[in-house]
Amino acid sequence: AAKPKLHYFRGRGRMESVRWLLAAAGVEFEEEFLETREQYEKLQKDGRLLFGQVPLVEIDGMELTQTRAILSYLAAKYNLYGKDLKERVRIDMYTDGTLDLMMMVAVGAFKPPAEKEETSAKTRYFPVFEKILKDHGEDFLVGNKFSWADIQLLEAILLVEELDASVLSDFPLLKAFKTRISNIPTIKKFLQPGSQRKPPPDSHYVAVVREILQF
Ligand SMILES: CCCCC[C@H]1O[C@@H](O)C[C@@H]1SC[C@H](NC(=O)CC[C@H](N)C(=O)O)C(=O)NCC(=O)O
Repeated sequence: AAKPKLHYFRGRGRMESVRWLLAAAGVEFEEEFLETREQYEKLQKDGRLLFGQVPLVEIDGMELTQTRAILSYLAAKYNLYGKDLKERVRIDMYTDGTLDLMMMVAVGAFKPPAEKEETSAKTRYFPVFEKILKDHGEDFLVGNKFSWADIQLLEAILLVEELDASVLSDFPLLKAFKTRISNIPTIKKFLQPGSQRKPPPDSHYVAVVREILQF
């Protein structure tokens, strides 16, 4: 079968969680990088962007947009979505939380340095996941099986640590979780240099996105 094809800027943004999920599932994927306004306008003109927006993922003969819809489809497809409805809704709750946190941090690259985004990680999000790990008492967040929720929490931890390396100092269970999940072979490989993981946003990335989206 054809490899999934991801259409987005050459950066993290909203597509990075899709790259993480595919990599963790051991699925190879191709990328088409939007570098110019013309490329973006062509996707729009060709009617490939439902709401005129990227991320766009070509998979299984479909053209998917809307990040959460894409992630949800991939989690179900690669059996990373729990064993039943009750586990799936917990995974949805947890991943909505980590996605909110990551979007806050990511948009920070496009705003003047105002309130420290990592504060909400320390005060709102990470205490919740520390408690989940404590109460659940398993290696993984949901059931006792690796899921989309684990992948995305690790992505969020590493993202916030780029802003504040000591952010886990008050969260021993999250520290152990980070080590455990980082050592899963497919994730370990994705964390090595040369993988399709994208670097933190820099001024060039911000300038290209602004140029393409004209904002
Ligand atoms: C997360 C921040 C990283 C970089 C900036 C991105 O965040 C957004 O502010 C812009 C980009 S992402 C690009 C942006 N895409 C979205 O906002 C998608 C939102 C959608 N709900 C999703 O989840 O996929 C875009 O195509 N905009 C064109 C325009 O709406 O006409």
